[in-house]
Amino acid sequence: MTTTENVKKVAQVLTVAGSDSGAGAGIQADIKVCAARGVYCASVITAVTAQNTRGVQSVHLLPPDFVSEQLKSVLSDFDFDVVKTGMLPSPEIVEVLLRNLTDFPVRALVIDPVMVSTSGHVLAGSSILSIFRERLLPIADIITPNVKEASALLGGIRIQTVEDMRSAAKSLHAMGPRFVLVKGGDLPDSSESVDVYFDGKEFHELRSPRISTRNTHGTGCTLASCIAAELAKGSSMLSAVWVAKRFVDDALEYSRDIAIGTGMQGPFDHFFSLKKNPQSSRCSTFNPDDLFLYAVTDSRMNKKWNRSIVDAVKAAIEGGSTIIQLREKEAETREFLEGAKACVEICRSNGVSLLINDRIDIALACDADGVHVGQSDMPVDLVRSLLGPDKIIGVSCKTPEQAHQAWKDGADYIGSGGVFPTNTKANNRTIGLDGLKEVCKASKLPVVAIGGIGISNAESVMRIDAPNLKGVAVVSALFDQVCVLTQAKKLHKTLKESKMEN
Ligand SMILES: Cc1ncc(COP(=O)(O)OP(=O)(O)O)c(N)n1
Ligand SMILES: Cc1ncsc1CCOP(=O)(O)O
Ligand SMILES: [Mg+2]
Repeated sequence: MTTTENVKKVAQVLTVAGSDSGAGAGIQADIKVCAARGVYCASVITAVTAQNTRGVQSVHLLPPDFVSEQLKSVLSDFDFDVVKTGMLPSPEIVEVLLRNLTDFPVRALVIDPVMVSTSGHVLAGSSILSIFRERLLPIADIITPNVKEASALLGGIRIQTVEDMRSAAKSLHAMGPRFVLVKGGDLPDSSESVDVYFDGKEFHELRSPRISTRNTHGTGCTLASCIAAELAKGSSMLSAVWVAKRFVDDALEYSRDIAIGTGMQGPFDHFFSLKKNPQSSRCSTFNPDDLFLYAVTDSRMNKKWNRSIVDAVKAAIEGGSTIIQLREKEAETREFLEGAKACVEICRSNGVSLLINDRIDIALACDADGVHVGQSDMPVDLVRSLLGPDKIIGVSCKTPEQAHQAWKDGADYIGSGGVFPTNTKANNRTIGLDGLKEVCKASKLPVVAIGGIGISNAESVMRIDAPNLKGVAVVSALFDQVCVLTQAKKLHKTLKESKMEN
């Protein structure tokens, strides 16, 4: 018994899915994802499968009445934020689920319409299609079919291109779910994994480099459960989807070479973030390519041009910026925090990381993706211990020694400059292109160049012969301008052209 005082609400998900004896997918994957994302997960088992990394050997459906008993037990007791479904192998089981959801309404419903295992075994046949279309999809908040499942739900249409995925998403949306995510992992001939998200008005293409690994068993369950976990914590739908996509990519990347089982489809490690060490094998959600066009805001410039921080960030992202830093030297704490929270939401909805300059307290309070600190700010090792292994930490370095220390202390990247003279930062020593080269050469971390960089000289920066120089960070070239969007687009184009020439 608890009293209502001092009760701590825990985000809770219920998964209604099949058991995978190999523990890569199904109920086992769902529970691991939720645990990794800090969310409690209860489980109602619809079927027990005998499966391993070679495939599915056998499936045993639980009697619908017993599925119903399980649903009643947990739905009458727990206060779920989200119900997520996976393998629903028969119309009778869907029927008992629908009945229980009527008796115990839930706040959000995530439907992963599992039909075929990664190894090709049918987990739910065509008999469930009509009840899915007519009764389950209309009450879903989001459905997450892969192309084969989307095709089956739409009567067997061909889905072979991103354009096909868009029209499939639209047709599925017309069946009633609030949001649709069609996963393109199975599309042929692509170096990218492209998922199409549709909210009834707008499409978003969620792209990430395809990770080459045998350990992909359970990616669909993981993605859907991660969406459910993020929704349970209060995320908006698009940001939950982006977080989930990144989570899957990071888990696959970390687990690229692990060897579990002898078959063709290995499981991956959902707890990769617990296993990082601060120096070498730390594997964060950080992608060094995100440093390509790094937009750093400036409170004075926004004031001068009568622009809110939110409008500045939106325009920078629309123009192609790949990472954002809020550098609000003059903002009051309360105002900074409010702006930062709004920017976190915008950035998450666009799959762009947001860092905070100097202010670890603001970064923690708004749950930013990380911070950027200089040599006279809080030391990186202390920042790392405060922010934990998952956050991105950048540090300013003008010398090879500082670059070495940054790596030892557990930073993710280095900002090096001022490369050219700048009016944006007072009394800042210019290191020139030669100084930048020296830092890049000494650095084990990716580097972004900063200081006096704009459309006219970005190419000269990107041309220095340093594979770890990933991009440029700019303040005035974007924000001390009439139109942030136009300048960001131009700079993005210049950077892309110089990258292609290299
Ligand atoms: C990407 C990037 N690189 C360097 C800096 C400079 O940081 P710092 O040295 O702490 O100076 P201030 O920005 O705090 O004036 C940066 N902000 N971003
Ligand atoms: C923050 C900072 N750190 C080194 S130079 C610099 C200012 C960069 O601003 P700008 O892009 O306007 O030259
Ligand atoms: Mg600083």
